[in-house]
Amino acid sequence: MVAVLSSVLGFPRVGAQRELKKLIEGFWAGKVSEADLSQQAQALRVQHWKLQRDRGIDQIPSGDFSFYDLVLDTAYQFGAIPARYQSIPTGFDQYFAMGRGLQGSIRNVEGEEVQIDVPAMEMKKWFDTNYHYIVPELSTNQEFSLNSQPSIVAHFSEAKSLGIHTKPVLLGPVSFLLLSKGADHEAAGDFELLKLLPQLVPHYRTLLAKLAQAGATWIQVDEPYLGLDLTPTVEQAYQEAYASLTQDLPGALRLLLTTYFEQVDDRMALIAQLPVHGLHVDLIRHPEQLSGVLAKLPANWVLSLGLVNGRNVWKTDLDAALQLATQAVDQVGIDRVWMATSCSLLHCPFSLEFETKLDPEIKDWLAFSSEKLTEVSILRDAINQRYEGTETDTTNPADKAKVDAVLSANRASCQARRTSERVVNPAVKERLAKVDPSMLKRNAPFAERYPVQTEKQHLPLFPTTTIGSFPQTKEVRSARRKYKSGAWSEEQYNAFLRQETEKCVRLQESIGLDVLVHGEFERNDMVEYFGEKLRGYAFTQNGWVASYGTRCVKPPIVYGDVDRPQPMTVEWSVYAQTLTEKPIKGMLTGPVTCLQWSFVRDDQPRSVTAHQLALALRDEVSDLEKANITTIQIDEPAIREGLPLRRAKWEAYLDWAVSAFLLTSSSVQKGTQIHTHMCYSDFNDIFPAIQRMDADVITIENSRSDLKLLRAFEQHGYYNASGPGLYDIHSPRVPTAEEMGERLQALLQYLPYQLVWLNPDCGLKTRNWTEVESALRNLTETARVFRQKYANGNTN
Ligand code: MET
Ligand SMILES: [Zn+2]
Repeated sequence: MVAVLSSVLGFPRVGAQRELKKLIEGFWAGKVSEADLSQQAQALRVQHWKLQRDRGIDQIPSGDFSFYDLVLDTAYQFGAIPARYQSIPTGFDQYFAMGRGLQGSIRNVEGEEVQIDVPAMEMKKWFDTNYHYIVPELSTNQEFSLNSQPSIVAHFSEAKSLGIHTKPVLLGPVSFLLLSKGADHEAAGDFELLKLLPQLVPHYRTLLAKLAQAGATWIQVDEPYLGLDLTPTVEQAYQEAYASLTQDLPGALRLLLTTYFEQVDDRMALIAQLPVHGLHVDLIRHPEQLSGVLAKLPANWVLSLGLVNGRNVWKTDLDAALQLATQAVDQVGIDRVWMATSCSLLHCPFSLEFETKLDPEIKDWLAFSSEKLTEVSILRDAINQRYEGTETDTTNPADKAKVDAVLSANRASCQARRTSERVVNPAVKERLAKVDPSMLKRNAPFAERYPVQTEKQHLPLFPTTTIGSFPQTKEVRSARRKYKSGAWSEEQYNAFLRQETEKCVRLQESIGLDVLVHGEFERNDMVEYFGEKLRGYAFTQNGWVASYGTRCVKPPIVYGDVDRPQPMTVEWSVYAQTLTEKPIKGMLTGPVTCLQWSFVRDDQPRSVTAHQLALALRDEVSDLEKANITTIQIDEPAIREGLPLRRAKWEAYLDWAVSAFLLTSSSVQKGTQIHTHMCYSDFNDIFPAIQRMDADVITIENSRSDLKLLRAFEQHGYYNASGPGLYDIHSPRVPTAEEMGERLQALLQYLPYQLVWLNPDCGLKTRNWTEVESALRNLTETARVFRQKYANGNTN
């Protein structure tokens, strides 16, 4: 039978109701036995395979299941286990220790009871998604060995025994090494890591042989790095790795080189030389790459078209997808094209069927993972029917009617979404069109603003502040639950929040901080809180996606033009200000962070959505200022995450990201002090853009690498005020005043002391009150010492 196939690159392993999360966490808590863990995980895999089969998927992935993370699994499978975990016996304990650390007593490999305390391996963002993978640690003389029973082979056989022939998914050797880091200092950089290919690839070969023996045919080899910036070293690594990988390739095997998140049309010269049998391209991110890819696709290769978005929640515009598919089929023939998801569905919630509270109009525009399966198979059927009679005749009239019905329903949904009043708000569009450069600029330069602000807020030298949140205790969370479930009235809940806020303000006063915050007790999450108050945002009940390990997040959905029906935070800041003479700092989440941590519209550029968010937040800034809150922080922790994967695209992104921040922040008087806060990443390479944001004060996380941040300050210079975090809030450890003093002293080599603030490196919501109080008392003590020391400009 000659026909187009349907294919999925990966399925959300966590389950419809986050079953896998609960199972694994139960195992960690000692409530689920190892046997149950294995057995129930298997049941979940089977369920997911059957679901995909029943929805019409031909190429169903296996090997996309993991107990923690697939990159970790790859490292584990090839025996790349860092020395510090090697005393732990092989098995779940060792595996989870690598993912999340292990403290406690275990039986070591010799069978003795020993105390162990090993930290987890490092975690990093999976390309530009919000999923975090475990970073393999490899030494220069790393040796690899293939696990005697690789789970990927076991899973393939497991599915096969049910009569489901799956497509095993492997992380390709080059991307695997490029995702890793050197375990020792000499091994930094891609060059050194790629030197390990000759040691690694033979084990991939053995694995492929085992898969062939088990009966596998197509293997999906993920090489997302193919779309990124390639150095000659990396290109050469690809050539050598794949030449070696396919030496003695078992005759039945076919390799599908799989790319996503970036375009590869400009890489086809390299790709076409690789001895594989097919290529997958992401046509969601880059539909325009199709022509270039087709032009250079080697004869006989299969082309898998990523037409259904694995990273967002919208229904696919099937007509548009079919147009691309037709272009491909016309050129290479029906037997060589697959209809596929753009990437793994890991980044997409499980199913819409559990969303009982979503507005039906909006729900009709969405497709989660399960619904996307149907889209992929409908695309297949529609294409096969189009070519029916020419090369194939596999359809019957009943099926054709069904496909037509689905296509026309899809057309109606897409059309409705384009024109719905819920989506299109002419007032917002008009306002955005009127934004002019004067709205993106403060009315005075920093040098003029800062003294006015210092005077107005009576700020001492080395002002002290915090990043916004104070402990979100059990009581706070339980109060919120009571309110949400209706057990508490709004008045009851607000009274409770006021009480917490007052406690927080009093404590800050007693500690002697200079710029206070209200504590953010009313916020569940720094994006969701704003989303709930803005028009154009929707929320799901069960729209969970994997963040890392067993942790999931539930991003809100921006579906329409965003605007702000009423003030969102003013009441809390104003209330806190009634309690104290000290300045209260208003607290907002910035436009880029709101964008990054939501599912966003695919019907307009991200930059437009960011600017709509910015306009809404600009109004909030104005309202705070009018209400006499004249220190305002606009958090942008996610600004670095939005960076495109290729450097050539960075400037364009940074331009609009900075512009969105400026639109939010620039309307204020010169005496109003704008703070911003960033954390979670190295900001060194975007330093010039951070300067362009022109915040009066930036508080920035640096606890994990003082040195790097200092180098950036040195290299690029920074001319406004800054508060590089003086201690790491992620640890319960209370830092001493001396310790913070040492850190501060080091920073002062690079920063003018008149412009330095003292603060922790992020919000305090995960800490308890005792830790917070002691740490902040030490912080104000550090400030006291340094004020004395620098009173006369003394810099010794
Ligand atoms: C992830 S950044 C957090 C900033 C926020 N204002 C807080 O303190 O929690
Ligand atoms: Zn932070």
